[in-house]
Amino acid sequence: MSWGFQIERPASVGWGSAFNLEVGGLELDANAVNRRLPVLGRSGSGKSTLMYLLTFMKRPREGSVRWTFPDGHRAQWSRKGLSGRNSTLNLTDLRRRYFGFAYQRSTLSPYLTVAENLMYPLRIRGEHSGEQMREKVWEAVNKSLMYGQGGQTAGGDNTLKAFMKRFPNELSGGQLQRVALMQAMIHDPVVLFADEPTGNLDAATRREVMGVVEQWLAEGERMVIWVTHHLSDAQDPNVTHRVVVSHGRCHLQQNDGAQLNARTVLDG
Ligand SMILES: Nc1ncnc2c1ncn2[C@@H]1O[C@H](COP(=O)(O)OP(=O)(O)OP(=O)(O)O)[C@@H](O)[C@H]1O
Repeated sequence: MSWGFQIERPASVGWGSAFNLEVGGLELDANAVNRRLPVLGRSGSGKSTLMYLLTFMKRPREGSVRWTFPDGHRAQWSRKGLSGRNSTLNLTDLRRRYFGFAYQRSTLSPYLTVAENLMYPLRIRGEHSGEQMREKVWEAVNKSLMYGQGGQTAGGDNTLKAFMKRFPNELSGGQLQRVALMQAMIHDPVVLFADEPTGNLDAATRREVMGVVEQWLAEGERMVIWVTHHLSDAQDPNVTHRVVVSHGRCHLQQNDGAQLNARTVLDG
């Protein structure tokens, strides 16, 4: 494996007696899946639970998850938490540098402007001067708004500055999702995790939002793992594989270009 994650058998993750998901045998080489992995499954099948496991937020009941990154660093996560012996990174490094998160309930604070929300992950890292942070935020807003807008900022704004001063409740659904993704990517993680990043958006806006991710993927050795209920995400020509969570198990399936049918795909 060049880089990616591995879960050996047997392994499982769950919520008390209420839910159990078998994850053993799920293995993924980032380059072999073209660095894009959609996760599909019916509501309540365990997609978010799988994401919590892969991001080391929720410990497995048994077994372990091992990440290897393109720079050679690695990290292993099991029932006891992070294995110091098998990890060259600590949890803070992983969460602040290697992983980026854009979750279903937006990670944007309603009390901060667009610019302040984007600045936040950079402040936490504490590695950039005020000037560098402002530059990165400016660049991020530029990218997230200009994509697909034919050079015009979205929503009729005539300046980026005005947009940066808006609060999340003053954004359209598509703008909100783009800013949330930019926030998750601004510190340049290796793996971006997104839970329904294009939730209730129409097809054109969905393409624009995912365009922000595509731009980011093109810039280096990165990977995106995202939960989606859009079968079209799994049929994208750039997507070679998908994970389907069903009946308490995870199935890695290949995208052979065939038209997908919700019943056969989601029910495994
Ligand atoms: N904090 C929790 N405590 C107890 N059970 C939970 C908790 N979170 C999720 N579950 C249960 O675990 C199962 C899987 O939930 P999960 O959120 O992973 O599903 P999902 O596929 O992401 O669903 P959706 O598409 O509706 O977001 C569900 O039965 C859910 O009720």
